[in-house]
Amino acid sequence: MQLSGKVALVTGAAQGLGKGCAEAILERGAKVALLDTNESAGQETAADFALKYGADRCTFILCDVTAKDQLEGAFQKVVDHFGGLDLVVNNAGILNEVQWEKCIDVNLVSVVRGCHLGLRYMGKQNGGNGGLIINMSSVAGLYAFPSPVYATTKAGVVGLTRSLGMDYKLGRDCVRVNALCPSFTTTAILADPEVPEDQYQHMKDMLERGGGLMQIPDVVKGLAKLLDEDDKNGAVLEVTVQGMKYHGDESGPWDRESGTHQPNLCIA
Ligand SMILES: NC(=O)c1ccc[n+]([C@@H]2O[C@H](COP(=O)([O-])OP(=O)(O)OC[C@H]3O[C@@H](n4cnc5c(N)ncnc54)[C@H](O)[C@@H]3O)[C@@H](O)[C@H]2O)c1
Ligand SMILES: CCCCC[C@H](O)/C=C/C=C\C=C\C=C\[C@@H](O)[C@@H](O)CCCC(=O)O
Repeated sequence: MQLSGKVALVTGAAQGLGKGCAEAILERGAKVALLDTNESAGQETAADFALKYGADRCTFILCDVTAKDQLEGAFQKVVDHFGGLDLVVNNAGILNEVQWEKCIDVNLVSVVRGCHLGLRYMGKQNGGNGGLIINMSSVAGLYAFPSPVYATTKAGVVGLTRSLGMDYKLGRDCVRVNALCPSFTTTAILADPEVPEDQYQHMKDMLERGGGLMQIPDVVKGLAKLLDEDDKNGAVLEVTVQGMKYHGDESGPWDRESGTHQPNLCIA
């Protein structure tokens, strides 16, 4: 996707992977709205970006993605402020197996809502110009992971992405929907996960066996790949210290015999 002059909305963008993704999008010439509940970090990041990329290209919007009205209001503000919307990165997430309903709300329910809003504002059938949605899942959504509710939310995001990325939907909306699945990356989420001790110990072990931590720029390379590969729709990209690979290209039973898929009818 060519991003010069386009408009992006990134949730959970005050810090961590969301901030890294937002900066990569700015570097490619787009304007970016940063949504987050962390007002001080969000304002600081926006001020930083304004200095580097221009005050007219970045704005912070205080938004709890789990509050339906706030998320809807934030999408409307972005369109009012920048005059359109072309790219949504549904990134905000937490790991909390104690307050597990909250984990589902932030990581899955809000991503469903973010996708619906993205389609509402970018979908051609609604008067939009088409666009791209990138959902932040995790390797925990692809393989067994010691925190089951977190893993469920991330697997849910994979299923959501694949299904919204079906060709017949693209034909109508011209909005591609893809997911990024990183492994352990150095951000604040690792510092203090609200998980029982056995889960924590098991994660430490997995981290060691998996080859260690990635850094934010490693994951941003995955975002860049999804931005560059305009033919990808419903794609799920695993990003680990071992490299990147797409997941789940196998045909379902309905396509297995012919080995064919319906061609995309329209590329945004
Ligand atoms: N760091 C990793 O190892 C890793 C690996 C795979 C996937 N992820 C996913 O990447 C995403 C970003 O996480 P991160 O690692 O950058 O962690 P992080 O804690 O640094 O960043 C998460 C951001 O989301 C914001 N946020 C949390 N709840 C919110 C809400 N209700 N509304 C709006 N904003 C909210 C936080 O304030 C924070 O700025 C998450 O979805 C996470 O699950 C992280
Ligand atoms: C195999 C799947 C990895 C997916 C990562 C997942 O999306 C996010 C996980 C969030 C929190 C995990 C916390 C893990 C903590 C411990 O492993 C701890 O040892 C991390 C240490 C970090 C460090 O700086 O050394």
